[in-house]
Amino acid sequence: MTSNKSLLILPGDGIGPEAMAEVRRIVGWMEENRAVAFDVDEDLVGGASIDEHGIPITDAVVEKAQNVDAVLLGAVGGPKWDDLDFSIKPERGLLRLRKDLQLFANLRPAVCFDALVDASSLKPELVSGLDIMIVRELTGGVYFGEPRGIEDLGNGVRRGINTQVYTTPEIHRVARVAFELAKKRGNRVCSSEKANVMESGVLWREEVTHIQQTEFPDVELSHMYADNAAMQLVRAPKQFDVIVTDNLFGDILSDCAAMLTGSLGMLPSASLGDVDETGRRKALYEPVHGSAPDISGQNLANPIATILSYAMALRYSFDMGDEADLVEGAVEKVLASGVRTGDIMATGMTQVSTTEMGDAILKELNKANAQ
Ligand SMILES: NC(=O)C1=CN([C@@H]2O[C@H](COP(=O)(O)OP(=O)(O)OC[C@H]3O[C@@H](n4cnc5c(N)ncnc54)[C@H](O)[C@@H]3O)[C@@H](O)[C@H]2O)C=CC1
Ligand SMILES: CC(C)CC(=O)C(=O)O
Ligand SMILES: [Mg+2]
Repeated sequence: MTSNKSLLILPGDGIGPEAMAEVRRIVGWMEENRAVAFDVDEDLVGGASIDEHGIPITDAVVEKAQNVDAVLLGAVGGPKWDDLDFSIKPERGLLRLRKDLQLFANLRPAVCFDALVDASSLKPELVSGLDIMIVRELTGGVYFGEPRGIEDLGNGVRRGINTQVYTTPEIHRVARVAFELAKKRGNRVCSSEKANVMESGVLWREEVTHIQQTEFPDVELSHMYADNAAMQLVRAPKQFDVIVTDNLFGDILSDCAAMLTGSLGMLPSASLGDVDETGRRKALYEPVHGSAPDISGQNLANPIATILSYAMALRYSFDMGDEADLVEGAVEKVLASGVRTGDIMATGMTQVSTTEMGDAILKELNKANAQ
């Protein structure tokens, strides 16, 4: 049995720990059934870390994250911590992880499983067979730009400031990731910004074009303003193959794409850094959704986005494509059998809890492994 695969699990807050409990069972299943051992460590992030340490992530956890093959994160945030100062809010823990590990490329695949075609709010013919990849720039843009803050201008007037800023190397590296991915898929990239009103958008458009012309002339490139892209995603989503966009627009467009697949509870993501001299790339895997305070603590959450994030870790960080296929296949079979959490429930289906969804996926894994 090999045991050189290190995984740091950060369940976080709200439904994060509930969904992550199901992933832990699958990690255990892998060890028992596929002769692979993961060196698993678990720690705190977000509100859970604030409660214990007063800050949303400690230096020790960041250091652990720097040194493992992959980090798997649940979700952070919740009403309990909403009134804290911005610098120590739960979300800052996640932003720090992304920044410190330089996880600049966030891959957010939106794939509509056949069994969920009817769960989408769009007409079946619009989403059937949907497979798009949103590549979101994750360590720059308005979430990190300076200056930022809230100023008191006197006389009861205040001013909120955030700064959208991008440099050419930041645009080039994420564009390269998008073009490389497109080469293995439909060979088309749509770059999205607002070059009509933002200088940073003009730069984005010019630099993505430069990378395409000089390094990827065989990949088709188109440009689309982000507001139009949001509209096109719900009008005719299958026109897209790979979308590359900035941090803020990527955040919004990927939540929008989530509904095409039936639920935010279905969308996984991989956040990747550059390949280092040893051939390793830092990586963090997390669902696209947040901590869902409205349903947390009730065993109602759909754990599939977190489970599929683990499958992405198997594929991208551990070179375990067969095992990733097994997990994705088990999810597909469970959905085809009519087992549903509340968010993807439809008439004639069986509504199950978070734990029961985990049970059903493990059962399918056992069946597939026995074949
Ligand atoms: N990556 C992260 O950790 C993220 C954290 N957040 C944080 O999460 C908290 C809540 O944010 P919201 O805007 O409500 O977004 P959210 O993604 O947590 O929830 C939006 C809606 O989707 C539903 N939903 C989300 N995931 C689900 C799942 N797995 N199964 C079933 N239903 C699911 C929720 O019940 C809710 O109605 C905030 O503190 C926010 O900052 C939000 C987005 C990402
Ligand atoms: C830091 C996160 C809470 C922002 C977000 O919504 C996301 O990255 O999807
Ligand atoms: Mg988001």
